[in-house]
Amino acid sequence: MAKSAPQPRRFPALLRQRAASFGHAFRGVAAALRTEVHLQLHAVATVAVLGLGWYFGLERWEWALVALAVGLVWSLELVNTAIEAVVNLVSPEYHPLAGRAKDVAAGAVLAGAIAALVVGLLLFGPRVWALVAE
Ligand SMILES: Nc1ncnc2c1ncn2[C@@H]1O[C@H](COP(=O)(O)OP(=O)(O)OP(=O)(O)O)[C@@H](O)[C@H]1O
Repeated sequence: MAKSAPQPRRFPALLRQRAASFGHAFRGVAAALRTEVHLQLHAVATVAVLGLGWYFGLERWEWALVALAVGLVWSLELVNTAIEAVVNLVSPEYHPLAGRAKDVAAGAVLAGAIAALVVGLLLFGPRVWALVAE
């Protein structure tokens, strides 16, 4: 008997699947936020930067830079957390490669954080300086 051709999935099913994927992603962020002190510090820094941006009335392009900088640091910290979890899973004992993987992942976060710091200094430095010098 001839097999019937696979049916295209219906729109509601696709939508449900996408919603589930978003759910997994949010669950990942929430789990990382609960366990990672660095991410909690990023959350505090993010709120502070948003407050400063509102206080100084940043221009649209400046908000775009802030969004990119904040997104970069959060993304790298989340990837670092994922790499740490996988390394702990596959190499709970000491191994030079496990150590290197963690060090390099931490280095990626450091590089992103330095870039974000430069953006923050360029955007807020002169404004804060003007306030202090008044
Ligand atoms: N299995 C391992 N084998 C070899 N070295 C390791 C191993 N696990 C950790 N290390 C070394 O210890 C360092 C700290 O690892 P750890 O897992 O404590 O992460 P962390 O830097 O404390 O991260 P966080 O504070 O974000 O959880 C690593 O960067 C690495 O140099």
